[in-house]
Amino acid sequence: MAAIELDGVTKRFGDVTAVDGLDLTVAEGEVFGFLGPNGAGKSTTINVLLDFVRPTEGSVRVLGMDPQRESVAVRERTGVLPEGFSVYDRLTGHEHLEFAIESKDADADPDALLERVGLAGDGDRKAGGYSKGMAQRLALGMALVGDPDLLILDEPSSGLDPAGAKEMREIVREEADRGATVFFSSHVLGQVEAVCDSVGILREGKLVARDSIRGLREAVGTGATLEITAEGVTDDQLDAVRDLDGVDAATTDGTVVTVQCDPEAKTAVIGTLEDAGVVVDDFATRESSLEDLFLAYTEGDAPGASEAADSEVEA
Ligand SMILES: Nc1ncnc2c1ncn2[C@@H]1O[C@H](COP(=O)(O)OP(=O)(O)OP(=O)(O)O)[C@@H](O)[C@H]1O
Repeated sequence: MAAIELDGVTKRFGDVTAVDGLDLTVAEGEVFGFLGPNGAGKSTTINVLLDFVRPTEGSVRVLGMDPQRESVAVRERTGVLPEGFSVYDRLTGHEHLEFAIESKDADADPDALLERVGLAGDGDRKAGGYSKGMAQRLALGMALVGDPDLLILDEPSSGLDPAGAKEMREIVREEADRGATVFFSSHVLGQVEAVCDSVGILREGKLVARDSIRGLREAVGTGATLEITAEGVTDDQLDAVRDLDGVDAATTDGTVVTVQCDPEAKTAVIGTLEDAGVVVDDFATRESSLEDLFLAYTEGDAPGASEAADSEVEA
């Protein structure tokens, strides 16, 4: 059984299509990174999984259940760290956990959870005085209550310092080792890279890539990023570059043109720009990172993106 199954899910808010025909399956026990830029539809998808919003079209199954008809059962078996979690100022960290334990009717020890998320010495303080990172740790502790089968973490590392982000990743791995499925949403690829088995990249409500980290790495391994210093390159000139064989994406910020391409295509890229009248001041090549690939899928024009998504989703 899949832990999460979305089939043709669309969510519209008036004229805005937040999620657009999304097909996505996350296997039981998978640590899945759900990536996409701001406004891509990640939080809306999560809200659909938890029945906080109802899809306009499509069907959803979570842990084999229909969240619309069995929302209580789904939420009992799911631990959620919501985006922008805010604490109850006048309750202590300990009381937050007691509250979470009671609402889930779970048998858990608040002190052990505080210890686990690095708040052992701060449990008796009012959470209103917590720093952003401490509040985020508390939210993670609350999500862990009752050993959920599914953990949904929306931007879990927001507000955490590097040590906190590392501890959070360790906890995610421990949860996965226990058999939990983890659905980890972020717009920062580096955060998911260290912890996720696989990722899906959402862009404008659509899944543009679904692959293992290794698969993405291999895709990146064959490519390079070319950075060309050239002022005022137009859309037409960029389109001419995008049409070249071996070019995955081409973008510009007005002064630097960034092109993801096969190493062999580099000369053609520069030649095409120069033929179109562009004055190339300088250029440099660097190995593509996963971050570049993410940008290619989310901002650029990566033609392989939708093909990759289709083949993985169907597999
Ligand atoms: N309740 C709502 N009413 C109207 N529009 C909404 C609502 N919720 C989300 N949207 C719109 O849907 C789109 C997707 O938003 P969503 O919050 O799902 O994106 P996201 O990927 O989680 O972004 P971020 O990384 O910024 O949190 C955006 O255009 C947003 O403005």
